[in-house]
Amino acid sequence: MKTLKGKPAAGLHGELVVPGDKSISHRGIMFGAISEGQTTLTHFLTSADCLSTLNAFKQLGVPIEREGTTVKIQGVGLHGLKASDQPLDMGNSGTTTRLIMGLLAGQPFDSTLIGDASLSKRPMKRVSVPLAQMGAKIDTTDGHLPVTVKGTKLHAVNYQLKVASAQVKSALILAALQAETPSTLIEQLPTRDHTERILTAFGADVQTADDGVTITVQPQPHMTGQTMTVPGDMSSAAFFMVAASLVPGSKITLKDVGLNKTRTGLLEILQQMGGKVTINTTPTDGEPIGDLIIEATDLKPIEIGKEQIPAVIDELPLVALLAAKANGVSKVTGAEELRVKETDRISAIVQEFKKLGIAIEELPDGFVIDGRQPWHVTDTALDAHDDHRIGMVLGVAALLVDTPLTLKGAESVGISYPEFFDDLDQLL
Ligand SMILES: O=C(O)C1=C[C@@H](OP(=O)(O)O)[C@@H](O)[C@H](O)C1
Ligand SMILES: C=C(OP(=O)(O)O)C(=O)O
Repeated sequence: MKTLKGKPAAGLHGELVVPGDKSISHRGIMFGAISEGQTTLTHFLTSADCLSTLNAFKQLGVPIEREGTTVKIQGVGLHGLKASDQPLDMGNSGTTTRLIMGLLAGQPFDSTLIGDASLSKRPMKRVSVPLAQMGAKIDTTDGHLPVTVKGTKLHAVNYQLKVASAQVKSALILAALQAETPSTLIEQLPTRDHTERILTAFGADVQTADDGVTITVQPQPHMTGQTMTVPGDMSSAAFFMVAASLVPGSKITLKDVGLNKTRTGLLEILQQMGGKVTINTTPTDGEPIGDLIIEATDLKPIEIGKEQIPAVIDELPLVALLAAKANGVSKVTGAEELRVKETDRISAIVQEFKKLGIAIEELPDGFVIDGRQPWHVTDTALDAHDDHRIGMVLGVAALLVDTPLTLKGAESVGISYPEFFDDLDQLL
């Protein structure tokens, strides 16, 4: 049980470099592994999820060395992976599981994937069903982990995605790389495009049409290892952006944050709510980055629907917190995907926010929050629901109340941001 820090006397102040992006760190390892030559990643995220990816690829015979946040991968090429005699442990990571399924489906050996209790409840048919259309032989356990992937020859596909999911899209792209002819994938809505960008940088031919949702993947590329600095994770920076916006008197600077348009939903929402944000972009060859200066201010309510969800999917618990302090009623809909994350994030937010006396109403696909109602704590024992993002949002919420609060499951922050509470302390 962790005791959370309460209201800071003078707000949040100072400068912070947040850890590397989780989505990009996973992909750096995976795409480095299936390229030829060395890939060097700097500012790699050393959280539990990314270490699940790193260890899985070591088990698949890829030489990988890590010193702090620098990782060197000796790529074995698309056809150089080796069978693991032990099951591959995906830990808590949905991204590792779903992307690796697409890759292993086309390899000439079989693999077994296992994961922790939370991951073992998450849906895997969204990947195994479309992969089956490419010839993949994947057995799930009632649609969940453990999963057995019987490696086989894959063929191209023309597939319209059923969910707006970058993980499903990326799994299909990795399978399509191993087919004999080009594949076409059509997304429901544009989702994070790190797979397309990074594979292209490594030498693959993955093109998105002007409509933003049609992706063509050319097969059998020879990819070459690269040197890549992982940008700061927008999804981690978001906790401090919201804390600094809400705690009176705050002004902070977040350095070198990833500003890929498919990830900046929270930044745009904060701006629409009247947030005080200055963005100083830095020119780069790869993923866009910049510094963010955030100051506290009063916020307006907001309505968010389906189209806006993919770019803010992991930050929606923080949108709820912004809404809980805005001067009106806010509504989020079209976010049913939140129910199949590390926990049911809609239900977890509603349960925990009610303990703080926040006026929140649960919807099947989102929530309605009246920020005008003053908070009054009715239960001081908060619960992270074994979900890193719920734990961190509650750590930020605690800065807005006078009553001392405790948090069960605070260690779950190690999944994406092990130093979260230390970094927060630095700004207090
Ligand atoms: O591709 C990725 O790196 C991710 C995609 C998203 O999941 P979905 O693809 O399930 O929406 C996101 O929630 C997850 O944290 C990371
Ligand atoms: C949902 C998340 O990750 P994953 O799907 O990789 O477990 C997350 O980081 O919020």
